[in-house]
Amino acid sequence: MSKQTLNFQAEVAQLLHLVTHSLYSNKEIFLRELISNASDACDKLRFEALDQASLYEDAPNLEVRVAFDKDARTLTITDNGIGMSQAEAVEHLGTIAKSGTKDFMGRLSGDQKKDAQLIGQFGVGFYSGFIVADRITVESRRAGLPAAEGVRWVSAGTGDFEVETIERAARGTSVILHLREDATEYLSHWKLQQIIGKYSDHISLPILMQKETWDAEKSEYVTQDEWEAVNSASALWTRPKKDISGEQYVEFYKVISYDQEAPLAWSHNRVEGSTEYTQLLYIPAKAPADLWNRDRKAGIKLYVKRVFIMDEADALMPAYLRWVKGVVDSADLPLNVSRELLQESRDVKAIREGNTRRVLAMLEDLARKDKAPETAEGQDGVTDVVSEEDKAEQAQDAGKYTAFYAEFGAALKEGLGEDFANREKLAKLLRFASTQSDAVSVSFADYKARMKDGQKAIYYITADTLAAAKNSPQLELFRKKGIEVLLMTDRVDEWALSFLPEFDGTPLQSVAKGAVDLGELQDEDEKKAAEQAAESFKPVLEKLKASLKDKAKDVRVTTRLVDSPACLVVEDGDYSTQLARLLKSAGQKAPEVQPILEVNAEHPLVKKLDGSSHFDDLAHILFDQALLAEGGLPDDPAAYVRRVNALLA
Ligand SMILES: Nc1ncnc2c1ncn2[C@@H]1O[C@H](COP(=O)(O)OP(=O)(O)OP(=O)(O)O)[C@@H](O)[C@H]1O
Repeated sequence: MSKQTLNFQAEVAQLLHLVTHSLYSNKEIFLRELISNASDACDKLRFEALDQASLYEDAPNLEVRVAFDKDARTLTITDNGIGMSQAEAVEHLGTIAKSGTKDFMGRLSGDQKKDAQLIGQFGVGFYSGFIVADRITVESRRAGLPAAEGVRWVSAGTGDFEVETIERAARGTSVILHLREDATEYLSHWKLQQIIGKYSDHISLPILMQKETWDAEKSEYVTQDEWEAVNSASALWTRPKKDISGEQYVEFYKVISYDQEAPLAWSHNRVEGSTEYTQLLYIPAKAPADLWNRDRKAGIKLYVKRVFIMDEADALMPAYLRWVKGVVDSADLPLNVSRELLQESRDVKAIREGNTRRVLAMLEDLARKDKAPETAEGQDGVTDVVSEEDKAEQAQDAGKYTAFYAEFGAALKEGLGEDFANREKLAKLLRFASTQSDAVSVSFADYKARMKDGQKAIYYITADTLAAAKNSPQLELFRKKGIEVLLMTDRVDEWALSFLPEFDGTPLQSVAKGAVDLGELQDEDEKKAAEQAAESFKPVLEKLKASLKDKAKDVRVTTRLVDSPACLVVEDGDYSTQLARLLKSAGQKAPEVQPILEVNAEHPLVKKLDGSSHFDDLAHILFDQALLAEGGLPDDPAAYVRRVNALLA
């Protein structure tokens, strides 16, 4: 191919402009990005060579070389990975093919600071070279192609680039940065080594630089011909824990997750036994924007004996833990394992279970340390023997579980329906608001410890908002009796709780389902009075049933109300009216559930019913108001307004 000039795809030009302008304050990341590309290219070669060993040609040792030339003002990153053909260079370096990057372009706000953060999350890759270079030359030859089919790609990072055929003996790619005037600092061995140590130490290939020695005569450092590795050149997860600093763990997390914030916790283990693997799992501090997309791929990278196999290995983590990030390196899986094969493998099942156990153990640990350690001695004058070290560790982790739960708690609940084997563990990790705490901090165990003598169930209510839950008429009797009720406002709550009939031997009971039976908590006189009221109220009930026959499955007298005239409940086992609403608004089919209207025979409005000339209107108003009180809307709002107005007039 003779020299050709081609235009960048419009989006590339836009991205380039952004990269060079927004990322200026953190210039040095360009080196991380280019070394990461070089390392990916080597991973790709290793992978393709599994079937075609000849691709290694005469250079089986994969490596990255970083060199600079002060006089020419160039910095060159060379790898002997897969390389690019001419067509690939045009495509990969001239267009943005990745849908993720396109998605990101759509989210740009124009606010430089915010956009810079976004870019950080997505990784800008190759184009970050233009932060420090006013011209980039890429020379490459794809593994397996003849030396005569090399390619040179040159661009100044504006509207276009040039490509031409070159002769290139070495397989792989050289990215040559022609540094800008203000990027002279990168023409220094010390500086480059420092950046590589910071961002790229975990890269599993050797990153080589030419040695420098002090020349006393010249009184300056001189570059030697000999190359030496400037990174540890072993994948982070393959090193012993004691050799890895907290900072290195955090840095590695940022690389694999594109998250700029440090993770909340991590766990690094070598698992031995019938299935052998290494796991390094991280709990992020913030939920990604697409957490609710259940098709979102898991954040686990799979390696087999240190060879990279695939990103997003979703078979290695259950869907409710799709937000966990990390690496699994298996010693047993075949190197040519495909996604389909993964789904069926017994080893993979063992790894998935091992990963799940590990994540839940991390969460249990965070939950245990969530409250800051108490310094005062206990009520009985006895102090726990806690070492200062333990206390310090606990203090460091205080509040992390609360922070975690605010981000990921709702996703965790999906596990109740999905992961039968860990249901009990999951139930212990759940937290709710309650009639005693607006903060989402009450565990089932906390609740049980506060249960009244004679209380037989853990009571809860589901609603759209905390305010709706707190003010729900169904709670009135519980309030009066001082019985705590858990307030659940996550969309998944009702669905998830349907998989949890009890906690630690105590049944869970929705206060909006079934009849209230407070058992021993209700005194006998009250019960008797209610029965009598129901008896004398019977004729009115019959009339109410007739009026509301199209709306209510049944009408009955209740003891659960104190201040309100009526409320709606459903039968045990039926979908609540709230869940039915949710499903409907999500466009899903919900079974038509007719609620039961419960009325408070002591309420003046209800007493007024008997003998009223507006009986039918009052009956419908009672029903519609009960629906409104729990956040629903009357089927026919106009009819409701007409009825109320008729009574007001
Ligand atoms: N050193 C290299 N060797 C071979 N191909 C490369 C090299 N550098 C870049 N490429 C090709 O160019 C493409 C674009 O690179 P770029 O860094 O912009 O994005 P990416 O690596 O796909 O994504 P990201 O860097 O965001 O993870 C790569 O996907 C790869 O195909």
